[in-house]
Amino acid sequence: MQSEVKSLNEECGIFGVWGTPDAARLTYIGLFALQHRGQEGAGITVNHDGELRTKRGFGLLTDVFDSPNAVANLDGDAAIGHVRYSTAGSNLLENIQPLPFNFSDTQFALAHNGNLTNAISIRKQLEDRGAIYHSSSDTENLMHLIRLSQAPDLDGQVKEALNIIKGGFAYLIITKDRLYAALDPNGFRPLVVGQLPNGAYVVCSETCALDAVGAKFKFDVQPGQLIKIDDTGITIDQYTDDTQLSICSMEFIYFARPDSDIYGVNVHSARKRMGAMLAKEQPADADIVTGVPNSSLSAAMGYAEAAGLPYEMGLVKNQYSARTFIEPTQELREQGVNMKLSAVKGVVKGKRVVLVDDSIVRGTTSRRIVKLLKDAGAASVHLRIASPPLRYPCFYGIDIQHASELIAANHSIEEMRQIFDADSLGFLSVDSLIKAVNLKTNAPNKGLCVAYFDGKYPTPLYDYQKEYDRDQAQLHAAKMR
Ligand SMILES: O=P(O)(O)OC[C@H]1O[C@H](OP(=O)(O)OP(=O)(O)O)[C@H](O)[C@@H]1O
Ligand SMILES: NC(=O)CC[C@H](N)C(=O)O
Ligand SMILES: [Mg+2]
Repeated sequence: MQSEVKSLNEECGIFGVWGTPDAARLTYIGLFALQHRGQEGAGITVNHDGELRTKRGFGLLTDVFDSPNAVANLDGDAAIGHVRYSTAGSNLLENIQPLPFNFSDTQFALAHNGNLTNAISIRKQLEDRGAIYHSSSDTENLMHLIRLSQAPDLDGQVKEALNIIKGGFAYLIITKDRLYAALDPNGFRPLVVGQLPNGAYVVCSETCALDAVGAKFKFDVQPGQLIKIDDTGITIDQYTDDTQLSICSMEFIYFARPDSDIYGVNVHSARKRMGAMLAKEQPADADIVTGVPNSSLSAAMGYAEAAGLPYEMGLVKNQYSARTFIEPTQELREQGVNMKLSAVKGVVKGKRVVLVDDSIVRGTTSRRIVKLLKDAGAASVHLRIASPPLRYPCFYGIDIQHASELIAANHSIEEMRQIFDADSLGFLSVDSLIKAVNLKTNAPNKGLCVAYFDGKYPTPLYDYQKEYDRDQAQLHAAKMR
């Protein structure tokens, strides 16, 4: 299988719709627009006259639903779907979502984007009391907690369960007669509600999926909200008021699609502003500016515009490099970058190039792209990164859980410059990142989580705290040597 190097593992994408005849087909179209958020597995659960049916499998949406009949067979007027990149529990069929649950009296299915920080301890407690888990995914915990709740009705049970889990979560829950959508108290992950021309409501990770199905944007789900959609319409409730927006800044930097809007901010425009601010903070003596397809193109355009330099296509990406999964070894990762990117000699030969990428994780891409441009005859390569150095892991849904994997956690900027063989290297500051996104909120960091850059996590780390402390101590000891 050909691989694309995904240095930052993406997260998951979720989509749900209630009250329209072709629910599974719409969910397929919506998930297709969210495919960039997860390529390990995909699935759809449909509600057919109150009965839930699930189809899920490994790979891309087009691998799982590989014929027109595969979607047509899922007949029903409500559905939820998921594209997965695992953060907890490995790439096993039982972990691919939606997770279906059949009880003697009812059925549920869950789809989740994010990562729970107390999943291990909840599971331990419940298993000690006799619970039997179906999967090794963190997502499943919510189902057990809903069933164990003593609240008098399902709304109350769901609210009680949501108050026990911690970390990052945008959840969709489908039952025989309703669809719930819930967002964690920090709103780490984006989640939006839209409406189809026939009145049916849609809930999904990004607005690009609303556009894909022809739904009109209604609102961004807010931290701590529980939305219920059923045949009577939509109800907006809070399961907790103890909330503070800190949406993942990597959504704006890299994850989300440029045509999506998050809390009213267009992702492409935010990236352009990051590039423009980078040009002011980290100018370079150069002839042209080029981006690294795909995710840094917006930032490169912003850099070029602000620096008054021509924006050029110095690198091209092979369109056929399939998005599958991150390769496990460094050798395979490097091979992947070689297959994916190549330099346009006629453009870069003899030129002083500003090379803009959106982020550096392990440094595999940077090492390779500087060499590609130099081999193609670039006179000099000034590497500019439209985000701050990634030095701390994330526990809310991005799969970088150890600082040892992050090149910026282990090396100074000058050391990295030497490793990449760049003529100069500069990063965006955290302040400029926050200004570039410019969310309209009074929350700290203007509503952004920037913990990967400054190590200040907006919540306790629960089950991850010990491991995090150990990692940091090891890193510190290695630096002292
Ligand atoms: O330092 P590294 O470990 O190489 O990771 C950083 C690179 O990974 C991401 O791109 P990615 O290849 O995931 O995909 P893209 O085509 O969406 O930019 C990011 O945009 C950087 O280019
Ligand atoms: N990337 C995600 O959002 C993953 C969701 C969930 N934690 C899983 O591993 O399946
Ligand atoms: Mg990239």
